[in-house]
Amino acid sequence: MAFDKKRKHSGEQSQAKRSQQKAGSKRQKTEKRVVPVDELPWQTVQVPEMFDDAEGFYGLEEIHGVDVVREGDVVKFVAAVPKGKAEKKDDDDGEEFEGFDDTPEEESTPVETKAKDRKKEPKAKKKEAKESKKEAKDGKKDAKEQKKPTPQPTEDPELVSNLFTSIDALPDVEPEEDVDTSEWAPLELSPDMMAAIGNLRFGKPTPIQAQAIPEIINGRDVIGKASTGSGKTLAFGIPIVESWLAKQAEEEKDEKRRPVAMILSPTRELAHQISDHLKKLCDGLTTSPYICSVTGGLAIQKQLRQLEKADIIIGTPGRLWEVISTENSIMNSIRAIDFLVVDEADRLLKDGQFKEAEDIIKALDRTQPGEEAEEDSDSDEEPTPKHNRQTLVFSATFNKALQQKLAGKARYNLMGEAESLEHLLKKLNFREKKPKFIDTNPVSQMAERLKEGLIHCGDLEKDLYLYAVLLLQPTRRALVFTNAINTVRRLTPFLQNLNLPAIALHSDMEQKARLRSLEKFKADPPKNANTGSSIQAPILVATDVAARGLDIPNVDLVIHYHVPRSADDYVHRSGRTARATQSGVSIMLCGPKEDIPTQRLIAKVHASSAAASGKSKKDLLGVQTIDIDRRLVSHLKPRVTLSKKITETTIAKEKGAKEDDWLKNAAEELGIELDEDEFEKVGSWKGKGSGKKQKEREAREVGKQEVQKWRWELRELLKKRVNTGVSEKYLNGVDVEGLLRGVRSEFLGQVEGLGL
Ligand SMILES: Nc1ncnc2c1ncn2[C@@H]1O[C@H](COP(=O)(O)OP(=O)(O)OP(=O)(O)O)[C@@H](O)[C@H]1O
Repeated sequence: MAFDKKRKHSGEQSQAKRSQQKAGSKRQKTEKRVVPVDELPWQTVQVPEMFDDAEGFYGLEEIHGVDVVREGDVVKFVAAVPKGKAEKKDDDDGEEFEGFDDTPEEESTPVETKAKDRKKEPKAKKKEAKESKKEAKDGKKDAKEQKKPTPQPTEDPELVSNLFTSIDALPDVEPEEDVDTSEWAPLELSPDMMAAIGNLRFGKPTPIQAQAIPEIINGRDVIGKASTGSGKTLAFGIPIVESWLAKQAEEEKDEKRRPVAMILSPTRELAHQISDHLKKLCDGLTTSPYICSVTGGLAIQKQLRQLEKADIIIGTPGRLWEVISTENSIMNSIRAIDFLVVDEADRLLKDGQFKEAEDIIKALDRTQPGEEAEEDSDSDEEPTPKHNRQTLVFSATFNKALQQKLAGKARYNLMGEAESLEHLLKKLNFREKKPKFIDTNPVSQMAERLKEGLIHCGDLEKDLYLYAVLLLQPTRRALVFTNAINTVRRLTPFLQNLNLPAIALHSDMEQKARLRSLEKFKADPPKNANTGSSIQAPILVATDVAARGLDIPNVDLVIHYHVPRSADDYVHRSGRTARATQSGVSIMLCGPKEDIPTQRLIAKVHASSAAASGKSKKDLLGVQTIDIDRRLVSHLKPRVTLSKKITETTIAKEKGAKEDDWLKNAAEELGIELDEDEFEKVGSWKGKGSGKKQKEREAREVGKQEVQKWRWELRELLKKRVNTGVSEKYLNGVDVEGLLRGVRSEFLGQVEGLGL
């Protein structure tokens, strides 16, 4: 049996993996031997920063090419080791294991072996890295030690080759050519920053970066609007890190450490992502700031310790307020920040979260004993902000009236409106009376390489059309948005029953489960062993908790199962695809009742592009109606009907079991004994009323055997290929772009129901 597993560990990026890449193509004769488990060269799997804190989950290591041999109750690991080395015995005779290889022996060529003490070196380094990480985790290490470690001397390639001969399994890694960053030159960034940007391989700044970075470096308060996926994070991230670098150069060595920036994010996932993004940028610096994220769902004590040494703080307002308001010393050091960033500001300003954001800002600006208040008590005017920080506000969407006002085109007074400029300036306490407004997409809010489509279907046909679109696009990583948590709970097993790898994400899930879902969705899909192509890309079924800011690589398709509640939600949801230089497709499933809100929504999103091109709003540029052949869709109906029945029955049974438990517990607490008949009566009383309740009750009464029969029938159906009928093509061969090319140009075509 081949052994290919992952285990927990607490180490840094594996020395082993890097060593493997450096070892080139040197090969060695090997033989298979039993190897103690701790001496196998485990390789660290890089997990994102967001897992750092997850209760005892420190990381993963993996190993390949090891056989597991079971002898009675004893399990042994057999790996290929260099020939001629004595086998390490169970009682440890002192002989060191020197490596393993999964390359066929006949391909191996001899290589010189090196002295034993040198062979131990990588292991020692790995241990050192683990210890250092652990200390950092405990918060015991001085923050300065969090900076980049001094580069270690490079490993002896021959030694590495001995230890990790499995390099033969890897393709030779060509050193990447340096990327030309000359287009960044006008921004006049420091050489260190230019190196970091080169390390990210970003050849040129995006428009929002090109415009916002110089303004921020020049000390301006900035309100930045740019389409989704256009690099807004680095538009504020680069100047912040630049400012930290400049401070490092000036600061006295023993000066007390204090944070330079605080970044507020509306969701936990986005906060972790911003933190990861900035850390990646700082990977290319010779010395890095300590970046810490403070979000709910993770231990407060630990976050307090991290805050003490933080240079850049990123957090959700609720948790940030909870943590900083309890600790005076932290609050005092945060008061001196140079930058306050509000990411996805329109959402933060609208949501209930603004209460905490406001508390934070008020606390930042509170006059300290000994400080003089600057305002003139006789004056009716707003007090001049006392602070010296810059305020940076970014989003892809801002209230239309606010945009007009910011652009100096407002035709009416906005005073009093919640989204007005006055309101924004007041709440965020900008330093400047008129912050610099940068709008890189005044015409279209949508990403440049995004194609938008619309599928009309009956209200009860959405599951069928969703399945059809996903089947037509097996290799596209898809994100399905719904307006309700219950729909996520239903659609996920519905798709899984149809053999599609659906993953759920909603705000009612525990934080750890939310992070796990995102990681699963980001993972590479399995490949077909024969063709090497991906079998079926993962599908994330989510509420709007995933709509803002998330930068998940290679999302090709966004499906709006429910029409979004607002035009802004549509923009942000659709913006999870076609990010940076990539292209993507966004498709809305629209039932008859949603026709009017959909028309309004599209008119709102595309009004400015229609106006700019001289066409009427009715032309609704950009969104095309997709006609999926109804005969094709009807071939899928039996599968969908079965999967729906299975899913709904299972959910109803689970729900029923919970309600029964609740009823029994309530009766027990009241001291009432319910016999089976009474219990049934109460149970059936619960079921009366709405048609939905009645259906649920019927579903609960379906026998286990019946459900098993449906499952069997569905399995049989899924084994068969589905013929598209008209074109005689099989489903796998069709793509949405093709569908979009062949669509009718008019908006909102009529489609008759299939009677599902
Ligand atoms: N100059 C650049 N060149 C190429 N890619 C870039 C550049 N700057 C950023 N990116 C990449 O673009 C992607 C989107 O960036 P980011 O998440 O900052 O977008 P955003 O504008 O904040 O999007 P949203 O509005 O959805 O939050 C990221 O993967 C990022 O690494």
